[in-house]
Amino acid sequence: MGATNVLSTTTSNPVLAIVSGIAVLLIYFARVRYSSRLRLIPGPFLASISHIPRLLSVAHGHAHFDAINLHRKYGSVVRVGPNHVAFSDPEALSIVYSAYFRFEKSDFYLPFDAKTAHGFVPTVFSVRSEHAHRGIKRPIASAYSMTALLELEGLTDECIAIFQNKVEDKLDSSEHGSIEMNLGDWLHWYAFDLITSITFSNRLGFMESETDVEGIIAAIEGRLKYNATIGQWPALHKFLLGNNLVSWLANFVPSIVKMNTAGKIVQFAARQLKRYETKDPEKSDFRDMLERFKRTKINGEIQMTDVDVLMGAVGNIFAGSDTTAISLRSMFYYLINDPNCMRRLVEEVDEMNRAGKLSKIVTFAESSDMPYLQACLKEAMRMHPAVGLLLERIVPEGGVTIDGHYIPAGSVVGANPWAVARDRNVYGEDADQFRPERWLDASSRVGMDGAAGESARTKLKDMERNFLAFGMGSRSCLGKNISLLEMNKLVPQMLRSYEFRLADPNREWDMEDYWFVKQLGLNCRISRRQT
Ligand code: HEM
Repeated sequence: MGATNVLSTTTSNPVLAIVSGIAVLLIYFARVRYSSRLRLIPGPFLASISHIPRLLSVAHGHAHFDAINLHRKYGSVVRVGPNHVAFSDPEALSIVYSAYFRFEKSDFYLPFDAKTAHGFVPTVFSVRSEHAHRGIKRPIASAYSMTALLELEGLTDECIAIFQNKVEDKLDSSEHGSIEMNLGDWLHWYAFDLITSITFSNRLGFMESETDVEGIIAAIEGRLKYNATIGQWPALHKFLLGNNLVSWLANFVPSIVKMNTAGKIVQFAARQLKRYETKDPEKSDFRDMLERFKRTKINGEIQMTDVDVLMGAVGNIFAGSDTTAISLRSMFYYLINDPNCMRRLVEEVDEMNRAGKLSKIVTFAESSDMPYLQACLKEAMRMHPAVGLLLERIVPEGGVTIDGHYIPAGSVVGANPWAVARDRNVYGEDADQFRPERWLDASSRVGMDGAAGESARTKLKDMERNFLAFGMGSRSCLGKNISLLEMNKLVPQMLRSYEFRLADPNREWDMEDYWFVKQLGLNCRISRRQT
């Protein structure tokens, strides 16, 4: 029978058409599932034939828990998509994320490109090519060094003073000597005021106004929902909000307009940049990060165009507030829920205070001298990494072998910071428990002699390697020092003066994972400490 005959028979017979359709689909799925060189990698069947299960897991906002459960069920290497492999093996982390082996970012990052008048432009965070990444990062990297940031410590102090004054005012006017505060929102406002202050010398007044100024927090949240979900199947992006016409039409659909905010975020940054237009970079009295970006010269040449500077600002706005707020929320939440850890940390702060070693606003240098604080911060970020999706990379020429599984070039591999942080092989059976002492115990044993010392060093190395809260390697977090500065100062400053409890101890907080794993509802009761 000729091809035309088959076609005319199937179209005239609906049952035959359906059966043929199903057969074609089954053949297609069987090909995707079994002809791939990933076929021997364990994982859920549906995930191996389609992007949809991964997309749904992200769309529901619980991909971080799904990642932990998948690794606990299938092991350290799991096929999570037709061409996607998730891993949690510590050895592989230092291969996949090392600058040396050149695993470039995947198209997951495509929807994160910034939307400008000239089209979509990759940022230092979203750019895929390693070569292009080096070009973007080189002129801005020094502005993120701790030395450069410590020169801006005074701006952090201003934000802390505003936060504390607000708490004081509220306590003064409260009848019971305590106040209920949505600490989750306040930490976000603190982080946003701080990032706008150190990026472009313009604290926007989130804390003063107690609102989401210009709706920028909601704009980022909406866009992240889109990016995280569509990033699971990035080929769809050009037919959705990556397409100008669809993006324009989306403005008329209320449920989508909240996600159609890529332009709004860039315009927000562009408005801040306008303030610099009349300024000569050589003479400016601004002492912020943008000013440093603008002044960067390599071989005597100014490096950054206006678009580059704008992208730097967008990067800070997009990446710089949610992340720190999430980590701070985690810190307060776990401390409040563990009175022993809270007591030990408060004692450490009080001891420094009594010895006259704390300034009016705790400095970064002072907090760096508090080992238990450091262990708590690290443990809070281990328990709740700010990012909760795979940090996707493309396997380069030659492929890679992870924990005995060969993965060919062109596959997408990645580790989810949540899954590696809860790996019981690395952190022990209590990996799900907040226990800051694990870091102090592990470090205290590394100096031991012989086999015990050797095993302690290996254990600590694995623990450090699996701590992916700030990512790893050439694409690790540029803003880590900013957030360390913010957190190290705020936490002891607050614990020195106030007591924190949950407003409703029986209520668990909710979380949603749209790239950032945001906590919802950290209502606290705050009172002055009786000292
Ligand atoms: C506790 C706070 C923070 C956490 C947990 C965090 C986490 C991360 C992670 C996991 C990555 C790697 C993402 C990947 O591999 O795809 C990353 C990259 C990045 N982060 Fe952060 N971040 C934090 C704060 C900040 C701040 C305050 C800024 C800027 C002001 C910032 C800017 C960036 C940038 C620009 C990148 C991309 C770096 C590159 O590709 O070269 N982050 N961050």
